[in-house]
Amino acid sequence: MVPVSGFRAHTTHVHDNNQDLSSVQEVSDSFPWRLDDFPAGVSSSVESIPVINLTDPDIVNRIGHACQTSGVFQITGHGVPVGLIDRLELQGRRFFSLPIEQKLKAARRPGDLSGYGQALNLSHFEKVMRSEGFTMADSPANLVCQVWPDDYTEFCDVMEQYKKEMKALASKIIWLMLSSLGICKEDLEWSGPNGELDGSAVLHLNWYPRCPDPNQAIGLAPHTDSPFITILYPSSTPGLQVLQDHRAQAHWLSVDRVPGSLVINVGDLLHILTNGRFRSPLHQALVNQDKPRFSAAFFFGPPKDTSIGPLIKLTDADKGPLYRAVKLAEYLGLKKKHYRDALDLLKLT
Ligand SMILES: C=C1C[C@]23C[C@@]1(O)CC[C@H]2[C@@]12CCC[C@@](C)(C(=O)O1)[C@H]2[C@@H]3C(=O)O
Ligand SMILES: O=C(O)CCC(=O)C(=O)O
Ligand SMILES: [Fe+2]
Repeated sequence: MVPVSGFRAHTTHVHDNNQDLSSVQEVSDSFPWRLDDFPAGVSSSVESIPVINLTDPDIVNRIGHACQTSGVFQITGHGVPVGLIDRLELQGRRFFSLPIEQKLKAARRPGDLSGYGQALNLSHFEKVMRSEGFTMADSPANLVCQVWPDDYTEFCDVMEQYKKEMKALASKIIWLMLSSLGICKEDLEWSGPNGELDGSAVLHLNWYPRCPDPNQAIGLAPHTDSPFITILYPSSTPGLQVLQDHRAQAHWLSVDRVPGSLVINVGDLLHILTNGRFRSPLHQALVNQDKPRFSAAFFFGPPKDTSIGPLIKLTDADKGPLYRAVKLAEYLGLKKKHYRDALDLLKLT
């Protein structure tokens, strides 16, 4: 794994989980992130994240290649209505633009997955990152009715509809990915008779307040995502970078978004399922000087009681299973505690 200096997985450091980041006018020494660990972000026509149209006749090979090289690609032709994505962004912005006292009415409670606050694992670091998040594992109704007692149904309807679209898209993409490795429905004993993947689905909205000195701050620190795949709506404001290390020199590559596209990321559990064939890429989100940024990440993983280990078909005498099996909740716990070392802890020697 490529070392990222400046990142220390602390045992536990509790900081004010809900400070009002939008009111911070200057970057103080609370934000000493070093952004010089790798050459600065590159964004060129020579090297870019692949853009794959879901109607491409060569879709399986193209997706398979992207998963085995960088672990990230953008999709077009996905069929998610533009109007629904616009409503998602509108409702997200509506929520994050509220005063902090209002947002805290939907605060994540200790031990809960859902609610408003900082990204969960990031409380491991000594320093605060410049982002806020709203996680929804179930219907957000109980949380947002505290925020807008008379006016929360549109928010909930949009989130539920978007999640429904995302679940269908995630199943489709996972099957395209797996079929590139010759995996079929019979190989996944936990899929339904028609290959339905009734997995865990979490919608997580991100908000990156504008930052007077973006070079000294980070929105979301470098991380891999844990579940099978993430479908990210990055919005039209730039910020997402992916670490490219398949060439000799590792560097951050900015994702230049193609209008209408969604970004797909391989997560750690899919890396385990495919016995290391698919890569779960390290990525980060930068902040902007002049405007806040919104993004929405849909995380799709296995059903909560299913243990995920390398598929038998992908192990052989030469390459036995690289990891032990793990359930999503256990893995999220390991990630929370050990952050970037979580995957290594499951390695079989
Ligand atoms: C399903 C999930 C993945 C996630 C933890 C969560 O329960 C909901 C938030 C997700 C997120 C988003 C920001 C980065 C990340 C590492 C974090 O701290 O919270 C991911 C988690 C993950 O993929 O492990
Ligand atoms: O905001 C982004 O572009 C990235 C978000 C992300 O990586 C996440 O939510 O896990
Ligand atoms: Fe992520």
